[in-house]
Parts: sequence; structure tokens; C-alpha cells
Amino acid sequence: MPIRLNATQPDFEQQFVALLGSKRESSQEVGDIVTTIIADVKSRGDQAVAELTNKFDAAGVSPDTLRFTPEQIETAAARTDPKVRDALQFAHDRIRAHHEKQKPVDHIYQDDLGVTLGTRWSAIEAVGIYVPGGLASYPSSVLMNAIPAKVAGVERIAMAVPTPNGEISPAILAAAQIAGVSEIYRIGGAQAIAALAFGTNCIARVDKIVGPGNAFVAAAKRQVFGTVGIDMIAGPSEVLVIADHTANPAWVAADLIAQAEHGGGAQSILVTTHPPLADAVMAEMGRQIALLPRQSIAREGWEDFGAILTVPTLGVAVQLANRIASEHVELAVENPKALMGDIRHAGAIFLGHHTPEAIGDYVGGSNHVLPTARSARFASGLGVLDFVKRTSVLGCDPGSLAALADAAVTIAEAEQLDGHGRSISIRLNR
Ligand SMILES: NC(=O)c1ccc[n+]([C@@H]2O[C@H](COP(=O)([O-])OP(=O)(O)OC[C@H]3O[C@@H](n4cnc5c(N)ncnc54)[C@H](O)[C@@H]3O)[C@@H](O)[C@H]2O)c1
Ligand SMILES: N[C@H](CO)Cc1c[nH]c[nH+]1
Ligand SMILES: [Zn+2]
Repeated sequence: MPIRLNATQPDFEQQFVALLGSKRESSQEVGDIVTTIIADVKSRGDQAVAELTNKFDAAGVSPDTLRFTPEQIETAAARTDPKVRDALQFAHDRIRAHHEKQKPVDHIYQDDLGVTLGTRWSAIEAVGIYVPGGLASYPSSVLMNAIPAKVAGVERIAMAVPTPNGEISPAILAAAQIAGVSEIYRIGGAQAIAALAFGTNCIARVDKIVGPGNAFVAAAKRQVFGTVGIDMIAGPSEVLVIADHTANPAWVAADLIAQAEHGGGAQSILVTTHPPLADAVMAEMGRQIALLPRQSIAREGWEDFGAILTVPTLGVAVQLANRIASEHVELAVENPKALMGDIRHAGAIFLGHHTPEAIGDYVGGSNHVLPTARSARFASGLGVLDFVKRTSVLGCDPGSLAALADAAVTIAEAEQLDGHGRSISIRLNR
């Protein structure tokens, strides 16, 4: 059964803290498995990648079939239902248009001492994008990963996607074609992350790895950080719905189920100021889940990771939401725009009764690769800025150098770094 809590019950704080911690962090066991996999890929390269891919995905690969050939991509993409292809193209165009607006601009100026100062942006050269594919297939995640990289001007995009039982949804390859990605490997999990980070004979190493995935993918990204850059920890999905008396219980229940459907530790939480809504959503969950197939992952997700919290005011709801720092926060309230400013920690905010989170998963235009496991306290969703680096630019002429020199030499002396001081004063014949 999902957890039900009322903010006025005496042990609320204790129960809430337990909810915050429940299965959101990567376990030691997963971390240890991932460490072993990464070490294996580092030492045995493609052979290890192929063996691990066959062990976990039963993909039937060998070291020389890890990469999709251009013909395989073309054939599979051509098999995609034209309606799906059109929908992916529609999504692509909307996502691209939104991300174009995120492009940073170089900025160079001269300050009042005559010093030239600037910020220059340049694209990362080679990026690995991870597209999850264990329990479900995510053509939409191909677009969400690849489009901001393309907009940023990344030269090489290497995509990893697991192919359970050797199968791939043609829509994945159609999405890759639409986004302009052609270097695609049929690998997943920690072995894919290790191969992209350290490189093998057939997979050249990248500079940064982005994209969502399960606990093994998230742990592997943590462990290779430093060797390569990573975007964030985008693990099992989460939704937090804040709802008042104006919310429709059937719609709220449907949104909670949509997130539980991701399985593998997904989390769906409702916080409401209206106790009758809590009861109605609970009943709706039972009704709608009963309509799902018996082994539906949504059913398991809700049973294991669902929660309904009743609170006295929207102010308390917001406080709890900021502590949970959910990947998605839906504001199913009378005046969502008024509440939005108080939500400090969220991967993405969805405004009002007519903005289901799933619209952001696919075609809204914003990115669905978002921070999970409370990392929205310090991380942001994927965007163009994840694929560029910022380099500062500084320039002095004799006049401006003279204007800065005294203070610089004084600090150098305070640090007892005489060489630093001399490299300045030598230019001024001091
Ligand atoms: N936060 C986001 O932006 C976002 C977006 C889309 C999906 N997601 C999440 O991505 C996840 C996708 O998970 P998934 O499992 O379907 O696909 P996945 O591709 O992330 O994981 C599949 C891989 O996990 C590895 N694996 C599975 N069991 C293992 C084991 N016992 N030991 C070692 N490795 C093992 C295998 O290598 C397999 O290839 C879901 O949790 C979903 O919620 C998040
Ligand atoms: N809700 C997921 C994490 O933001 C993304 C997704 C893709 N397809 C369906 N859902
Ligand atoms: Zn989703």
C-alpha cells in the first residue's frame, strides 16, 4: 500500500524523513557491482562490453557488432510507422525551437581601468548520450539528449542504447535520424558508461556523458565523473503533485500512475490541502490501476513508492515540496502562477490542471532529462549549457597593467609567491 500521512499526526516528521530517504539514493550494493563492471571494461575493453551486454541484455552481440551499421539504422528507421515519425518530427521541432533560446552569447567588454574582460563559450567536442532501454523504450529521450547537443554545436555524438534480447524499437533509430545522430552502440548500463568514459577499440572515448537511466547507469555516471564530465544524476523518475480543492481526482491519479509506470524505483507523491481529494485520489488510483495489466510496472511503482500527504495549507505543501526537491512538480491548484515562485527546488514545474507531466515528456518543448533523488536542490535539467564550456578572457595594455599591478604584487607577497609578483613587476620595469 502507498504511504498516507497527515501533517498534523504526531509522528509526521519522522515518517516524512523516512519517505525522503526511501530508495532515492544509490545503494552500496549497486555501487559495488558497478565498480566491478567499470574495472572489467577498463581492462578488457570491447570483449568485456560484449560479454556484459550479453549477460544483462541477452543482446547476442560480439565485439565487432557493438555498433549499428548505417544500413541497419536506415532499415529500422524506414520501418517506423509514419505517424510515429511525424510525431517525433513535431516533438523535435518544438524541442529544438525552445533550446535555441538557451544558447549563451559571448561577452567582451573593457572596464573603467581599461582592462579587457570577457566570457567565451565553446562546444564540448565529443559527447556520449545514454538512452535508457531496459524496461521501456524511449525514443523521446533520444531527442531530449541529442537536440541540445546539436544546438550547442557538439561535433561528435555517440549514443548508447541497450537492446534487450537483441531488439530495438525502430522509433529509437528514427528519432536518432531525425536528430542527426549516426554513431549508435547497442550497449547499456554501467558497461556502456564505462566504454564511453574510457574508450575501447571500437568506441572512442568522449569528453562528457549525459542522459537518464536506472540505478546502475546513475551509479556508473557518478563513478566516472572526473574522467569525463556528466550532466547530473537523472535516475528513476519522480512526480510530486500539489493539489487543492479545485483538482480533479481522476486526472491527479492518472498523473501519479504515469510516473509509477517508469518502474524501477519511480516515485509518485500527492500533497493536498483538501482531505476529500486525498480519499478520492486513493479510490481513483485503485480503480485506474485495476484497469492496468496485472504485472504492470505502474502497479508495482505505486504500491512501493507512492505517498499521499494531507497538509493544512498550500504554504506547508510548498515547504514539503522544497524538501522533497522532486524531478517534476505539478501545481494542480486554483492559481498555479502565484504558487510557482515559492517552489525553489524542482527539476521542472507544470502549471495548472491542463498541464500533465507527460506533455513535458514528449512535446512541450522543455527537456525531460531532469535531476532526481533530491538533486534538484543543486542541479538543473538538461539543456544547451550542458554541452558548452565557459572560458574567461583577460587582456591588459601597459596602462591597465600598471593600474592593477600594486594590488596584485601585494597579494603575491602575502602568499609568499615572489615569482608571481616578479612576473608582473618585470613588465613595468619595477
Ligand atoms: N530522470 C529522467 O530524466 C529520466 C528520463 C527517462 C527515463 N528515466 C528513468 O530511466 C530508467 C530506465 O531504466 P531501465 O532499467 O528501463 O533502462 P536502463 O537502460 O537505464 O538500464 C538497463 C541496463 O541496466 C543494466 N542492469 C540491469 N540490471 C542489472 C544488474 N542486476 N546488474 C548490473 N546491471 C544491470 C543493464 O546493463 C541494462 O542494459 C527508469 O528508472 C526511468 O524512470 C529517467
Ligand atoms: N518522465 C520521464 C523522466 O522525465 C521521461 C519520459 C520519457 N518517456 C516517458 N517519460
Ligand atoms: Zn515519463
